[in-house]
Amino acid sequence: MTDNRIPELTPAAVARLIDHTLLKPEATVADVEALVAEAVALGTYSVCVSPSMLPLAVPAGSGLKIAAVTGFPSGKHTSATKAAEAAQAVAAGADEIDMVIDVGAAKAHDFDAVQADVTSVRAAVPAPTVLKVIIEAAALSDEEIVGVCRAAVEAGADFVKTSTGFHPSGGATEHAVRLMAETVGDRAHVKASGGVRTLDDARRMVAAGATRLGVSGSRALLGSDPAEGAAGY
Ligand SMILES: O=C[C@H](O)COP(=O)(O)O
Repeated sequence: MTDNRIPELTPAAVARLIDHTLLKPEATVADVEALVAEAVALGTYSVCVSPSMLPLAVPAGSGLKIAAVTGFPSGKHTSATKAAEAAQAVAAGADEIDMVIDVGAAKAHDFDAVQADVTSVRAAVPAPTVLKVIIEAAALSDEEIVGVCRAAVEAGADFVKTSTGFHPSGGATEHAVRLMAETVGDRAHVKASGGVRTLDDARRMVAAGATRLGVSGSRALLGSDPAEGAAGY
């Protein structure tokens, strides 16, 4: 059923919010090339890949952005390692960096450590590189979500992002997205990622405050609204 709260979000509009994502360890160069081609065909905002897959050949004039992850998926890397990995990715063509926090620091309520970690990466990849901070929200309490979101914006993050999509606790929820959006206010954006499978999932995340979506199954998602038909996808 189409979400009537946000009827303007057509499949094409949702596509423009998507980081079309391939982060599986077994991804090949051919898989990533296919990801890029599919992203251009679907009209997604970007592709999101592992840094070892860079540089990517993006069709001229497509406008497709390139995002790369750092400290992925555990976040249990040193800040220096995350910063170096991020800088290498930007040198190899990344427009955006999605870094994973040390979730253990968040669980210990050591939000100063989270802020220092993000500050290190931000220093290595200053604007105009877009920095997203993955907080693994499903593993955190509300208090912890608020603490890490505050730390991320203090450190200069452009986005807070719900999930890696690889954590056993799960992915994005409307509750987490809403809490994150309320916490960061107009200082940062929210990316919902992990388990966003249908157009209605996407619309609910946007209604909760997300302005970007991380999705591996973008083709299936964009064709999932019976009211819209196949929508050209
Ligand atoms: O950051 C993006 C996630 O890895 C995508 O998660 P997903 O495979 O559940 O769509």
